[in-house]
Amino acid sequence: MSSPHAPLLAALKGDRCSPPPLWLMRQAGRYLPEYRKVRSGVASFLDLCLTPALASEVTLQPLRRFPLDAAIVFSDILVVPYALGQKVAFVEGEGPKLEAVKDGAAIAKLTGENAASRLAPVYETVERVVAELPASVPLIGFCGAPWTVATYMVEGAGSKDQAAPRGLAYREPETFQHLIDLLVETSAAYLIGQVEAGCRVLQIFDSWAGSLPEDEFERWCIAPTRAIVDRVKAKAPDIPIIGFPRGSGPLAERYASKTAIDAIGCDTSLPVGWIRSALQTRLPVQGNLDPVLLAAGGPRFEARVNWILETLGEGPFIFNLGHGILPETPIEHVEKLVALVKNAPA
Ligand SMILES: Cc1c2[nH]c(c1CCC(=O)O)Cc1[nH]c(c(CCC(=O)O)c1C)Cc1[nH]c(c(CCC(=O)O)c1C)Cc1[nH]c(c(C)c1CCC(=O)O)C2
Repeated sequence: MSSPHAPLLAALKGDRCSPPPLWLMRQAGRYLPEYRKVRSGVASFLDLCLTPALASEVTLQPLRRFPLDAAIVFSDILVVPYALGQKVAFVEGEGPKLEAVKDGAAIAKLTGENAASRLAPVYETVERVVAELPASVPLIGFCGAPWTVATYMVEGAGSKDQAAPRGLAYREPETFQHLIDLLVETSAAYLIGQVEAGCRVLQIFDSWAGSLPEDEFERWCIAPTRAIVDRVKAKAPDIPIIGFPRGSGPLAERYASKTAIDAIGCDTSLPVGWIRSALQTRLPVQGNLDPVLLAAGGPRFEARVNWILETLGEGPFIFNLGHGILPETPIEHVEKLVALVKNAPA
């Protein structure tokens, strides 16, 4: 169902678009006063994700302010552990807290049998959003990559170095494999569900891909991502999938060639010249403005936006941040970014 008038879909097919399509990771959220208003009316962040009337409203909020080229479903990567029966809570000022699964016994208690019904509200959100969006603005569905989701499940929270999941993977690879396999199956079904509800693009967030050495990266990032891509492509061959292996450095090249993703999200640490020569020559690229620089604004911000546009604008390119937008980002800086990208010289 691709529309020739949707710049994001054109770029994902490999077209050079001038100006390039633009959307922002975490574009719905706390930097918007209208988001904070909706958020203050619900008891928990998970309730917000699982209440379609509210989740669809906050998905659309950034689109009402800025002429972005995509919407992204308002949800979280941790709805999947919730769907598997793990206790998940978001504590104000502290981030996610989960009842950690530290061993094989705890992992064996997880089950996908209620996943479809627990995730059904997200599909309803998708239906509601798609009904409101013009054909030029595709809705992006997403999930966390198994490795990244497993880090939160095993650690029970966010962590600096992912030591608990890495340790479990080294000591008990078969136990850890069991968790990853469950996440592959559930996440693939979840992505397919989002496509069936109306999403036209998918993104797989592997936020902690950078904490693994190369052999572990092959096993816990590349292989499970490839397994998800294969499952989704078997059902929805025309839906482009963006992979985002944050922090993977030069391993991003191997990720791009082995996972069968259609486009790669590039984090802030990747040099733009390298993105162009090593990645953009083989697939469309997305990124990679530093979200801290967007929050800071000023001449260095503008110079960097232009540098990215000049370096990557010649090939298939989607302008985005290198990681999620920060809550302290002034709205005027986002407006400035939109103006710079939309008025980029052809
Ligand atoms: C690792 C990860 C998570 N969630 C996500 C990732 C991968 C991308 C990344 O690395 O940032 C992805 C995510 N989380 C959220 C979205 C919504 C769609 C969007 O606008 O991009 C998406 C795509 C909403 C959210 N997810 C969360 C919020 C803030 C909660 C609130 O409003 O109280 C939002 C808007 C909470 C969350 N959720 C997560 C953490 C670590 C936190 C706490 C930190 C924080 O507060 O920013 C897990």
